[in-house]
Amino acid sequence: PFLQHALDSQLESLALGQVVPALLDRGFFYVDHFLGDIAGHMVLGQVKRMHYCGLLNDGQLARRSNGVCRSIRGDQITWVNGTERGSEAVNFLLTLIDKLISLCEGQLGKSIRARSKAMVACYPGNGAGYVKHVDNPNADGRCVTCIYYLNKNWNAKEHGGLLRIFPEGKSYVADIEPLFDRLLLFWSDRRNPHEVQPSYATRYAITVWYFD
Ligand SMILES: O=C(O)CNC(=O)c1n[nH]c2ccccc2c1=O
Ligand SMILES: [Fe+2]
Repeated sequence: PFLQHALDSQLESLALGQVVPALLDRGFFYVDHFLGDIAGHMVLGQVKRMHYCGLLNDGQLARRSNGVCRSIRGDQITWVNGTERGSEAVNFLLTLIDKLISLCEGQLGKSIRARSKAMVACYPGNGAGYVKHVDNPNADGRCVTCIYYLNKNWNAKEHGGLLRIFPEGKSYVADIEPLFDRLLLFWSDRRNPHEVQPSYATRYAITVWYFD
């Protein structure tokens, strides 16, 4: 109970002290060392096993940016709810993110009542990325996107794969490296168009969407 209490109060100060102010002011927020090394590596191990077992089905067809229509496979994804065997660490991650969001909820000026399953995504490192888009352009109910990154020793100069957010109405863009044990949250609607730049190393992420 003591540890649980300490963990809860740490999450609470993260939620109220950092997540809420950033979401209300800039519309996005990220924190490093969210789970810590041990739990983070357990999640990475389970995601790698899903990949090696062929669970990440072939991603969408993407065209090269130079317009040549030689199609390359983009992100490879699978959906987990965390109760599957071999996704216990993913489930632990999801329970922490759920707690973090529920601690923010009252201050975000909206009720958050549900969450999607977790989308485990892998960009295979063949130069594929994800074109600029809005996750929820047409009010499908998704209000917050949460992405947990799993990439050790990621170096954007060499591996690309930056997440670039173009916050609506702002004069700057936000380049976010998909670093191991980094948790990113942002409003899913038109306030945050974003893209995944071409990735030249295997790039893992777990995404959940919260519904209002
Ligand atoms: O990985 C990132 O940093 C950002 N990733 C995205 O924005 C993103 N957004 N929407 C998707 C829908 C289906 C499959 C993959 C995706 C996807 O990676
Ligand atoms: Fe997206």
